[in-house]
Amino acid sequence: MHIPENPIVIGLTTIAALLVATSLMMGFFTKNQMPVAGRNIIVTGASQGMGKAVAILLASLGANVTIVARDLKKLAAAAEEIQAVMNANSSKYPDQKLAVVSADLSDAENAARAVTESEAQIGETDILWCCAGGANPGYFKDYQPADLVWAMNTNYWSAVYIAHNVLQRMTSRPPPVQKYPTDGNHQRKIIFTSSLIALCPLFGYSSYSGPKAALRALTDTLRQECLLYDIGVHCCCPGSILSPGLDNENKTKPETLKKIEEEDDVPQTPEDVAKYCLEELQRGQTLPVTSFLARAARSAIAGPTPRVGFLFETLLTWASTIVYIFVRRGHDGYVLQEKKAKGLPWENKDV
Ligand SMILES: NC(=O)C1=CN([C@@H]2O[C@H](COP(=O)(O)OP(=O)(O)OC[C@H]3O[C@@H](n4cnc5c(N)ncnc54)[C@H](OP(=O)(O)O)[C@@H]3O)[C@@H](O)[C@H]2O)C=CC1
Ligand SMILES: CCCCCCCCCCCCCCCC(=O)[C@@H](N)CO
Repeated sequence: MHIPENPIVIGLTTIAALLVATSLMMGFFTKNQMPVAGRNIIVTGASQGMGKAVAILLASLGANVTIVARDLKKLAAAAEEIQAVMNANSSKYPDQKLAVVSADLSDAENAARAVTESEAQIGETDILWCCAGGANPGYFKDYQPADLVWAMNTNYWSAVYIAHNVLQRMTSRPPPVQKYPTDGNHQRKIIFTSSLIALCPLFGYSSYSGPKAALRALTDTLRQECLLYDIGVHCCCPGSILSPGLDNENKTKPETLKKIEEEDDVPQTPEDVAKYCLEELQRGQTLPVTSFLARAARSAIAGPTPRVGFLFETLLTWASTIVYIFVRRGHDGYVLQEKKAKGLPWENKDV
């Protein structure tokens, strides 16, 4: 047998062999890791934006869905849309159930009540997908303490209290009987929604990057703990979503943050975000993202978080670490432009 000695040939052969090996290993993950037909799913923050799009997508795929938010009027409007999707499905998925629960999830008792009401109407929970959240961008020094508490309540506690309650219930009983037992891995799941901001914390999001990064850290801890119970824990990290929440936060967003986002982030529709997140979850990804840029940001900070497609992810980690030197300089550049335009605050009485 002829053994090539040319280092380029050896190098290329090695890379080709590694690629073949990873694609073979990827075969282990081709099974759908999150089938939803016939399963009971609670979606929080589902009266608008991403949460509503997630609820509609899950309904279109045959899930029983409970939508949770505070405002009853917005919930009723969303429920009408979701019910229409279920009605259109009725020949394929008969008996699909929809429940509507109004609760302020930043309160632990309300969060527990929401789960009780959901289970009374659609049955024992298979999947909890937390989408409730929101940002109030601004300058750290200008916030009132109540603004910081609001951000923590809206993003962290609104997800953690209900996840805690659902996990207590899930661990006290076996998984519900599955209606379509052969369509994939029916592991029960808790899914948080963080943000690309947790992977790349930026200027202007000081009230928000903390709670969102906390959800991501909690995911790593809980994922490991929940190996004990065969319950999956995941945390979606989308970039900007064209939602009512984004319109609202843009009213107070510092101009410099707008410039950074305009340069580095392409906003996506709630429907696309829901679809890409579900695809990543179905591949078994722990930190689903919705764009290549976000994938690069994820690879740069992944640490021990499991990643599907380890070879490509590792190469991307190396590349991102280097690219970040320039990306960060670009972002810092916008902030320094603001400094130049405004001057230092103690030298400028207008600021
Ligand atoms: N928009 C964006 O650019 C991005 C958003 N994200 C995250 O994605 C998720 C969805 O965002 P988006 O689509 O903009 O959402 P929106 O801000 O448009 O909607 C938020 C939803 O959460 C509900 N909600 C808020 N607070 C509570 C609460 N205390 N208890 C119960 N429900 C609550 C709201 O209903 P109600 O007010 O009636 O309670 C509403 O249904 C959020 O977690 C957000 O942080 C991540 C990346 C980018
Ligand atoms: C090599 C890697 C490069 C990575 C660059 C990353 C650039 C980051 C752009 C951040 C955009 C912010 C999106 C989320 C905003 C959000 O969560 C709020 N709007 C919530 O409502």
